[in-house]
Amino acid sequence: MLKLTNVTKTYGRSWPFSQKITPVQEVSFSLHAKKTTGLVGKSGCGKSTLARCIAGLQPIDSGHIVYQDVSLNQLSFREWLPYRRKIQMVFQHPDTALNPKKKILESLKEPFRLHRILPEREAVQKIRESLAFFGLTEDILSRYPHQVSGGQIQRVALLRALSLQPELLILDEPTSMLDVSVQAQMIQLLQKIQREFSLSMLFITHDIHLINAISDHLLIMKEGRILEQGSTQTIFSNPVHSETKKIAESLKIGLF
Ligand SMILES: Nc1ncnc2c1ncn2[C@@H]1O[C@H](COP(=O)(O)OP(=O)(O)OP(=O)(O)O)[C@@H](O)[C@H]1O
Repeated sequence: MLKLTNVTKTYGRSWPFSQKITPVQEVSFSLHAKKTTGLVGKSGCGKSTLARCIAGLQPIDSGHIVYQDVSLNQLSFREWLPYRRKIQMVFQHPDTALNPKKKILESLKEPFRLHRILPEREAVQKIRESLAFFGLTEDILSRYPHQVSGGQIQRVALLRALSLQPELLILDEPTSMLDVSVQAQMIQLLQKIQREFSLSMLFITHDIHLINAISDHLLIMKEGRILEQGSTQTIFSNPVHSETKKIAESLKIGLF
């Protein structure tokens, strides 16, 4: 469904810090339709940059990102719009997920308006009907983001992303800023989403136990490159690279 070929992304630093860094280097992989793929690697190895490039939030320097036979990186902003609906991303920081100046209902209505999915009254009805699935209640709709918890904001962010009925959901460490007890509830919600929504997920996390629990496939990233890829079971039972061996070992002894 999504195929990356030799994707490279460089950040240029302006004078006097003129060195460039290339957090994504010639990355190639395919995502499997309706499966969850975990993207694992040390902090700073380029996972979020890669995710933002796939979601169209950052341009790439070279290579191809092909989604359903369309080369996304060659599209204009306007041509990209339908793909923004199909490829949704939920970010790590709950405090940047929603506009702090808008009540939560307004933020939830926005995608319906932007993508002209439903008239306002029907959109609100749909939002109300969806709340329970995401473990939310009506009273949250009239609050501002600073009046609710980080866990609730991530639930709202998931509701908003899924209200667009995306085909690919990219989750960039959606649980890492949450308390451990809240993380467990979020994981249950993510597993429920896996069961109920027929979508593909690209899941970025440092939590190797979570990756093991919810990913069908794995991409192991190091210093901007994909070191190893394959089914989660194969990679953890037969790791090839030393980096992957360390991760597989930490899973056995409960570290990472
Ligand atoms: N907008 C930017 N401009 C310049 N450099 C950036 C930018 N965003 C990220 N970087 C750098 O690119 C490298 C990769 O960052 P990235 O956030 O993609 O890594 P990551 O694997 O997601 O890390 P983490 O797990 O800590 O979130 C880092 O060295 C980072 O400092």
